[in-house]
Amino acid sequence: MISVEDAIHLVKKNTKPLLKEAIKPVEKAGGYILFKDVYSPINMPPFRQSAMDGYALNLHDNLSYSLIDEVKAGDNHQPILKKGEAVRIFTGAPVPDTANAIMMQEKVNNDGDKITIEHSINQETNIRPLGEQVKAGDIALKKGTKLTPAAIGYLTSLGITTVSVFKKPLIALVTTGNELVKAGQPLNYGQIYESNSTMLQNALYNLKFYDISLHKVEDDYEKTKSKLQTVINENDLVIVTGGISVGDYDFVGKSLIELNTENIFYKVKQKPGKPLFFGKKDNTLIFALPGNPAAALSCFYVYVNIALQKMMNRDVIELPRIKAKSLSNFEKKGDRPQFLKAIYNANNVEILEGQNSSMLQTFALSNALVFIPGTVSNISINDNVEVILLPS
Ligand SMILES: Nc1nc2c(c(=O)[nH]1)N[C@H]1C(S)=C(S)[C@@H](COP(=O)(O)OP(=O)(O)OC[C@H]3O[C@@H](n4cnc5c(N)ncnc54)[C@H](O)[C@@H]3O)O[C@H]1N2
Ligand code: MOO
Repeated sequence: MISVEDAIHLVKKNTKPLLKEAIKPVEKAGGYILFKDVYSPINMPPFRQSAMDGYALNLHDNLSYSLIDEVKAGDNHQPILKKGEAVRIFTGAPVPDTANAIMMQEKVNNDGDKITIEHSINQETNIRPLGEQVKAGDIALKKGTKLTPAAIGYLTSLGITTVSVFKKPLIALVTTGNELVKAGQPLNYGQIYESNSTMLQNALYNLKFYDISLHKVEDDYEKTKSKLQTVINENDLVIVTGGISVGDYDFVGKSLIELNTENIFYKVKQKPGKPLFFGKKDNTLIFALPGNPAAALSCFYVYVNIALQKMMNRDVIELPRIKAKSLSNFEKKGDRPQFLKAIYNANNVEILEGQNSSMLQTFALSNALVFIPGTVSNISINDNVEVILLPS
């Protein structure tokens, strides 16, 4: 059995960034990182564009102009303005080549076919130059840029529909257990509703991992082995829950040995989540999490999250850890370090009742885990404790 610190170190050491390319539709590329520089196919704006509702002018040394035409957004005609002539124009409309400034309408008196501007203006006032944001053929966004909503909008504004991004891992979630029934179906004696898959799927969605397949396997050695072989071949990351302890019907460990998976660690000195397995086969990482739902989620946040962030080549790979004042007393039994479900608020943290690893009710109320080292046995109110903040 290894320590929490050694287990975290081994996850970091054995996870390599997934430096693979994926082509994504722009609208589905939010949160991804650009794999290559993106070049702009067009000038943006693609024409000299009016920034105001007002009048496009061919400037002369006088404040009055004759009004000859109108151009609104989407029009594609080119009125020809002589010096001293103006056209009515609106925001977003193409500015005629022969106009050299726009006066906003609030500063113009209109007498029908004559207008008078309140003061003189400089050339190119209120005109967005052709290619002001980016010129055709120039780099629009550099490799390594994270695609925020603004970046997605910007690429779309250039007419780009697909982008090359760093691939996110293909993830398989495998739940094991004869007792598991899908929510919505009747529950017979001895059965429980399967909840680890929806819970972990949502934890992954929350971290913006979407390429997830769900698999269910009974407590059967051959079926477990065959399912694990398939998902290991087809995915970058496999997360199994249940069947990893020492019972006669726990077949995950035996199957992983039989499949020649490299065992990086099995069993961590911690509560919950003692029977945690981490291994590797070729380029696929495998976590076998304990079946108890709260243990599975705790291990997901403390260990699987690190592997996910490292696969994405991110700088920050662990959840934030801070110190806070305990609002609770807590007596820890045994010498295993413990991760406790808790509510953190403004430098204070409340350790909740009901820490059993089968209980999701407490986890559902938590926004943090308090980490109690093995050497500490009692927490008193006002003690300073270490808090891991969970993703919101
Ligand atoms: N003799 C020992 N028994 C156990 C030990 C031990 O050291 N010696 N460790 C205990 C600890 S700690 C844990 S945690 C569990 C882990 O066991 P498994 O990983 O083999 O998990 P299962 O036995 O399959 O399930 C445990 C528990 O969780 C429920 N479960 C499983 N999968 C799901 C799911 N997808 N959705 C909802 N609930 C699920 C399952 O019904 C069990 O109640 O082992 C202890 N035993
Ligand atoms: O790890 Mo088990 O999760 O302690 O119940």
